[in-house]
Amino acid sequence: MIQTETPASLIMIFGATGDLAKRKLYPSLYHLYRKGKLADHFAVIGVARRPWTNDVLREHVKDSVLTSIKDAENIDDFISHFYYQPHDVSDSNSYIELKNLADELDNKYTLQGNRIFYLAMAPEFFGTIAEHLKMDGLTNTEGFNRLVIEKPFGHDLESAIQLNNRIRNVFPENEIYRIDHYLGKEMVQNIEVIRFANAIFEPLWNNRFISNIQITSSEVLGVEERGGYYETSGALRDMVQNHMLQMVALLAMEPPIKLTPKEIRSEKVKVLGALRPVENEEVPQYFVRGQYGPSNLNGQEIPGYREELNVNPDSNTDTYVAGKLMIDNFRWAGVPFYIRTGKRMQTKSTKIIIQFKDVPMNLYYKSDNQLAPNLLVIHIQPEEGITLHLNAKQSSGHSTETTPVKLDFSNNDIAGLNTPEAYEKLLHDCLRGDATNFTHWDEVALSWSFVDKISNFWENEKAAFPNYEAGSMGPKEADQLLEKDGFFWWNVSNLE
Ligand SMILES: NC(=O)C1=CN([C@@H]2O[C@H](COP(=O)(O)OP(=O)(O)OC[C@H]3O[C@@H](n4cnc5c(N)ncnc54)[C@H](OP(=O)(O)O)[C@@H]3O)[C@@H](O)[C@H]2O)C=CC1
Ligand SMILES: O=C1O[C@H](COP(=O)(O)O)[C@@H](O)[C@H](O)[C@H]1O
Repeated sequence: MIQTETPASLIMIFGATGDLAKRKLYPSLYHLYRKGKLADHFAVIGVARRPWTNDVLREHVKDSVLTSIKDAENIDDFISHFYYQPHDVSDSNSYIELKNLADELDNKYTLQGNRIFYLAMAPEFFGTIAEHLKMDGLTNTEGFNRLVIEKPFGHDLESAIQLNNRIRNVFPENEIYRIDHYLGKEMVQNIEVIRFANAIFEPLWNNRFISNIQITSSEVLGVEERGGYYETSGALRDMVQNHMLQMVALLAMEPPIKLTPKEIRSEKVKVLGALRPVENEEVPQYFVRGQYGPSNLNGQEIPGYREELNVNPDSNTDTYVAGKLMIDNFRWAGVPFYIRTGKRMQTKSTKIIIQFKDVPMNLYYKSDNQLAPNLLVIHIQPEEGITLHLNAKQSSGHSTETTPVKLDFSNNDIAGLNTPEAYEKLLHDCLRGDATNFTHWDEVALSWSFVDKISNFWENEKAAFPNYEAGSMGPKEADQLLEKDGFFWWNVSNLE
């Protein structure tokens, strides 16, 4: 049952000394604490190998919070709820010590046996930890036991099934919270509201009125210190299998009969099941991959992907993917969904552009006055908002002269780079037992089976990498993907 008030709980973070915990989880927990959204009764146990003490963890948490929030009120009270337990994930004794500490904190803070196990560690440990939690009695409490799992959830469908089977032996599906932090972003959550709470959009939201949909998620940063992980992943597994397909599902799904996790997920699953599979030699018609090469940007030398730390100098890994997705159902037949994502691109931007079909007959057309298509732009990040591009009469011109105009809504008070807030929302949802914005196993499985066909084809072909310069918008083949359908990528840098 979804609770409106946050219940008392013990949160165990496996990987408490790691990057994700420091950059995202601690600031998010602090935000919840400051907004009064963490119950008075809460405790956090940080778990990792290094021999830290409670005090070392508390200072680490304080630093992490103060990095992003300068006026962190009551920070000392907040960190006093944190405890540290050195741990070896494959050793039962470690779990017994952890259980003793958990039971002690349960009594001290009256936590009613409610436990959240957040696995912020390398995915090869997920199965082992879940099994030990059960075997060594940590889940044996009166309250709820929820498992939060970070990405990647498997490397392909087969490994995802194996991982899922191991986890499902211990936790029922409704207690598994698979994180996709894009689902915690304000404007991603807004997709449903824009669609289903506005009478003007839903009647047009189909293949009769929409010509194509474009989703761009571009990053300026390269792989930084994550070369080791990224070499096994690439952009297709890192971004497309999860975040990009989740946005496609939200844009394309039918209205759910109720706004419950079950009904929403069931509609998303139908979209993922209707994605036209891209088989072997069809892959180049539908997908383009890229890898950034070095460049000189404003006098600064930017290394190519193959020069990054822990990257094979002959790497075949994609740092960019563009694709054309077709959804074979009544609503979307014939409407391409174009997606693109990449590292070391020109701009950090996630935008969704819904391009409407032209009016049936253009009364206002003149050779020097071409009508612009109507666009609905959903700005996910860094700006947050919606813009509707229309045509209006040019002021002081003739009644046949048109000019593009924009209706804007900007949500900019809700933070700039919004990943901490995304984690904040998702942690809060998990505490309240609301799994709507987490991915169900059926979605994960369908996404992998779509993506596996593409990655299998690519793995057997040596790519002509590098094929785009750091700081550009990707390889030229990605432009051709749209040009052959008579479209072009809208420029996300100057599209307001
Ligand atoms: N960082 C990010 O921005 C993102 C990360 N993720 C995912 O989050 C997870 C964690 O990533 P990240 O924080 O970057 O990784 P890090 O490498 O920074 O941290 C890994 C953590 O695991 C601990 N650890 C490693 N081996 C063991 C072990 N045998 N027993 C106990 N603890 C161990 C490490 O602690 P110690 O060394 O002290 O043992 C450390 O706390 C991964 O699944 C990643 O894919 C997902 C999205 C974004
Ligand atoms: O999951 C991931 O997402 C980030 C991009 O997230 P954003 O919120 O900044 O858009 C990406 O950099 C990372 O490689 C990937 O693992």
